Amino acid sequence: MASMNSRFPRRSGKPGGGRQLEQGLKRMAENDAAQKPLLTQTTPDMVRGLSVTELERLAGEVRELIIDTVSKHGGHLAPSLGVVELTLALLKVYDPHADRIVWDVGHQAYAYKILTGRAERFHTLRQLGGISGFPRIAESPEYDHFGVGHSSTSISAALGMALARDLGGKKHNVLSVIGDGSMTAGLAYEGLNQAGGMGLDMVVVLNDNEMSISKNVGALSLFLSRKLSGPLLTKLKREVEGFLKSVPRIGEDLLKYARRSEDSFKGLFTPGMLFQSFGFNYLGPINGHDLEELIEIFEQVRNLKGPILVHVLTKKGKGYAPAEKNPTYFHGVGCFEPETGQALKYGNCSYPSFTEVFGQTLCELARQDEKIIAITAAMPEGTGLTRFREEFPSRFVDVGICEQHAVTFAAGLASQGFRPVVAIYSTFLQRSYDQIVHDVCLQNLPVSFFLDRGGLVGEDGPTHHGVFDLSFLRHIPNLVIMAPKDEAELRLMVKTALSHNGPCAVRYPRGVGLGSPLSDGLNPMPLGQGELLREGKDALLVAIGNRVHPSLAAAERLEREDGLQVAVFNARFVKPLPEAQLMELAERFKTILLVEENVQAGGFGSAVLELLASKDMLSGRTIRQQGIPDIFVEHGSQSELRARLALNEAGIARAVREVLAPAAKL
Ligand SMILES: Cc1ncc(C[n+]2csc(CCOP(=O)(O)OP(=O)(O)O)c2C)c(N)n1
Ligand SMILES: CC(=O)[C@@H](O)[C@H](O)COP(=O)(O)O
Ligand SMILES: [Mg+2]
Repeated sequence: MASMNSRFPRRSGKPGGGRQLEQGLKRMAENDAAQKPLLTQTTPDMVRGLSVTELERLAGEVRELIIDTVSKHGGHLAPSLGVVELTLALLKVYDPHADRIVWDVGHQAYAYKILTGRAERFHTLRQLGGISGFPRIAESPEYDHFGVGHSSTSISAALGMALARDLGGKKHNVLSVIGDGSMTAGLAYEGLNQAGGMGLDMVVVLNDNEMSISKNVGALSLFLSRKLSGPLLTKLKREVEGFLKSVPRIGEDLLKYARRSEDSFKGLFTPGMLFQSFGFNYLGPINGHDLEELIEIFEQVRNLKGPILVHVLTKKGKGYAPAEKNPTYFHGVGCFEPETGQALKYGNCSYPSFTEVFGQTLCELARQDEKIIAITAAMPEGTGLTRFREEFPSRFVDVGICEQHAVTFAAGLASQGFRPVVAIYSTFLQRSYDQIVHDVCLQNLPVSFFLDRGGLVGEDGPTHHGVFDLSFLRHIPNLVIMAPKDEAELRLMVKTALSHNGPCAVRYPRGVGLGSPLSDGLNPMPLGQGELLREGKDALLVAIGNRVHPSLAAAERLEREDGLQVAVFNARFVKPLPEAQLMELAERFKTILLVEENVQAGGFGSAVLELLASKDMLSGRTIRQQGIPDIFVEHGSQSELRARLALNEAGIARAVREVLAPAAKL
């Protein structure tokens, strides 16, 4: 430990020595306090009372807690590490109890959670019954002012809050904190446009780390600060110079003049220009890791009127070397060794994921058909398209977080004879409903949708479970809908979708496959044909997608434990339904369970019930839907959630027993 003397400031004979001494004593007092961790009290009031030096120390402690927790349970590490100083500065200047801070996506809000009274529970992050990975009003009505998970909602929500404030005669501040990736979505501009037009007092904090999950895309990303001195500006300059030179006689003079005014030329092309044209006052770019600068700017901003955009530059993964080095991997990460960042693998499962099998199969098909174009909305890694991107760069398009645009863009390609593939998470496709109806299906265009993360996704929770897709797609005319029971069937469905001359959707779950052997050849499946996997006489399980194998396991368990003979049918198609097969089976069984990992309302089971009702085959039978009831399912591991919802082997077996029990008593 340093000696007391060494902690005193040097006395100087110059004027100002007294001030230096004062500062030195202050620093010393802070150093004494430095022995005690600051994170023991975690209210925003405490943060407001800290000096910049203490806040810097607190930033370190918050980072440690985030890294430690995420390393054990997984989560959004790099986004959260990048905004620790920004969060501290906001909490230092604003009062999150009275003021409204709306986080976009919310995957970066871990520091905010920790510093708004949730440090003690932070170790339960994303676990069943624990705190959510995203802001949620129900979790903290005091500090989480808006629930999030999907991107680009924060400006619109903040604008609504600003109007509510004014109508209610209140005075608090309203802020949206939005990333550069989230600024690629049209919704963000709808909000900006309205906000600039209305002119209400609100602040948009643009957290610019040049990254979406992967490198950010699109013209806007070029516009943001760091790129301006780079390729875009150079290109613009070259073009303008070329033009000036070509002007006869006075061209050279004009060029000299333009060179002299280079600074103002550069000033024309700033991000400020863009946001100012939306009616915002622009401040920035600001170093998002310099607490002093951040606090100073936000203190000024707090006193300004009208819509203001503060442009903050941050580093994704800041403060943790492995995440700084590989922010894409550490965007949303599983368990890892905190010392090295090495992924921790549990069990010996080395089966490829559904995502990988999809990506690999698509590449195989794309080698034979150059009309195949792969489209992702900012998720090349998550949807398994990285290999495709490498192999077919000119046929791969990342449109940014623009799910609606992705679908209409695909429709345009399809209308010109291409075979676009839209690979997208089920939950994010919710945004594209009208485009699927109006642009794709109404025109019967051959767009293939590959819906990854169909069903329960686990720890991301209700914003991310893909449990509505079968319901919001099933009623759209012309659309073929399939769900594979395993990865081998997925391969065939990829081929089927790309062989069908119309719109198709294939939905499959998050996670590893079952190890089912993958065929070498690829043949399309006949549409509307399922398969009877197991015969029986006591009951029939009709299952779709990833609930087929658990249904089979349940049937085997029922035979083992209860001596029951339960048949299992894999429907494969939600649309067209395997009608003839279903009718034939329904004739033979009085007890039928319809099993799916989708909401019961309007889903696969509903479709079978509609079919049976239309054929007057409901009476005299007991038919139950085994799916997700009318609730939003919380976060937790997939296996915990399936157990709770009776969608695993044990739950399905129990459901069969419950249906059969009254009959057995008669
Ligand atoms: C509508 C929607 N599409 C896709 C996603 C998946 N997603 C979550 S965060 C993210 C990147 C966001 O980038 P940015 O806003 O810059 O935040 P950063 O992670 O860089 O902090 C994406 C694509 C989402 N949450 N919502
Ligand atoms: C915040 C967000 O929307 C994504 O980062 C999402 O959490 C990724 O989910 P996966 O982990 O299933 O790819
Ligand atoms: Mg970003």
